[in-house]
Amino acid sequence: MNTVKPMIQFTNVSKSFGDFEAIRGVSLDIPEGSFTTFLGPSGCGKTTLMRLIAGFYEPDAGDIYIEGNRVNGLPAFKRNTPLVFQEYALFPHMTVYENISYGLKLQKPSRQEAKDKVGTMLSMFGLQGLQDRLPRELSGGQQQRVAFARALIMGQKVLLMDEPLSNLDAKMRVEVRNELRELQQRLGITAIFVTHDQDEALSVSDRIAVFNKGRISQVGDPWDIYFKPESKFVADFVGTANFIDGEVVAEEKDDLVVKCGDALLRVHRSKYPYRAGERVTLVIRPECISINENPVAGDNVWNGEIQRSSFLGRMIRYWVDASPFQLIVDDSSPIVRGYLQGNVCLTVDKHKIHLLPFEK
Ligand SMILES: Nc1ncnc2c1ncn2[C@@H]1O[C@H](COP(=O)(O)OP(=O)(O)OP(=O)(O)O)[C@@H](O)[C@H]1O
Repeated sequence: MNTVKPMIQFTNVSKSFGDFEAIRGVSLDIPEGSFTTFLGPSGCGKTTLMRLIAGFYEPDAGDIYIEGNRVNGLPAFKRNTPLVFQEYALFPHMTVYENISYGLKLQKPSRQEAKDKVGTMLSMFGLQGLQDRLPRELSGGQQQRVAFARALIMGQKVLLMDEPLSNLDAKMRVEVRNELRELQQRLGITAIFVTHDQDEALSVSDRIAVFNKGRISQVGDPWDIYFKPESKFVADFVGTANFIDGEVVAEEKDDLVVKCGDALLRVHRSKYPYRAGERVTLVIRPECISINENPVAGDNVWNGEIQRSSFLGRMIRYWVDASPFQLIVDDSSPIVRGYLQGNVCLTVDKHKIHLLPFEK
């Protein structure tokens, strides 16, 4: 991915509203043809950065490039970066056909050219037969598809989407996001997507930029963001994580031995730079801990007592008191064992523990 030339580049971009710095010195390359997601909690600057690309805001400092051209000061309508919102923003009094063809007006195509182009968009988005309907006669998913078709009819290479699926129900949301991903890959467009839904971000993106308070905490592919977070913030925001503080007490050939409270845990060394005497934080995803009814022998074993549990269909989540640690554990095969109760034995494979430098 690094060898692909950037479609959009930010170099040291900042943007304030009054005294409040919403974007703080952000530098980021967005590769051509990629699906990049801006993920982060509410108010961290995702929409602001998106609007800076679209030209709705101007940066106070830094530069923005689209296809290698500096676009600071270039009005929004000259940027060719359509933005789709969660409110579909369709013209309510216009039919699907009129809504989709609206963007073509500037090109002044012949009636037949317009018909052909709209026809292509209708079939691309599965909207055949709906061209004469008004937006209010469509479902939410269909309205959102019309908004995408309208955004892309001019053959744009970039599509900006600000929480475009938020108004859809859970099933439709998954359906539309999968369609969107398939289409983005087929057309080779550069898509930028804003969401605070981690599952959505992990499932559709080539790259995720995790935002925190106007800065980007980490950029990476979904796998690394989930399994190799570079900070507690990222580990905690993307999914659920158990954090255990400890100190490296031995460096062995394959493993580091970490003392956490009374327990000694073995962590595969991987590429971790940590040395004996250093404090570290272990990050363990709930699904990486196995929960057993009977005692288990070996490394990385804790005894604990289940405090509470929650059935989530595909798994049972347990909160386990493994004093001095409180651990969250997911059992992904509830149908086999049903609910567990009382005392349990927890084990974690040394390859499934991620290490971070200790943060106060
Ligand atoms: N036009 C504006 N005037 C003043 N403050 C603004 C303006 N736009 C955004 N902000 C502030 O800048 C910060 C970042 O806002 P932004 O909309 O970019 O966040 P976000 O990450 O997209 O949040 P959300 O997920 O809730 O949409 C917020 O604190 C917001 O209140």
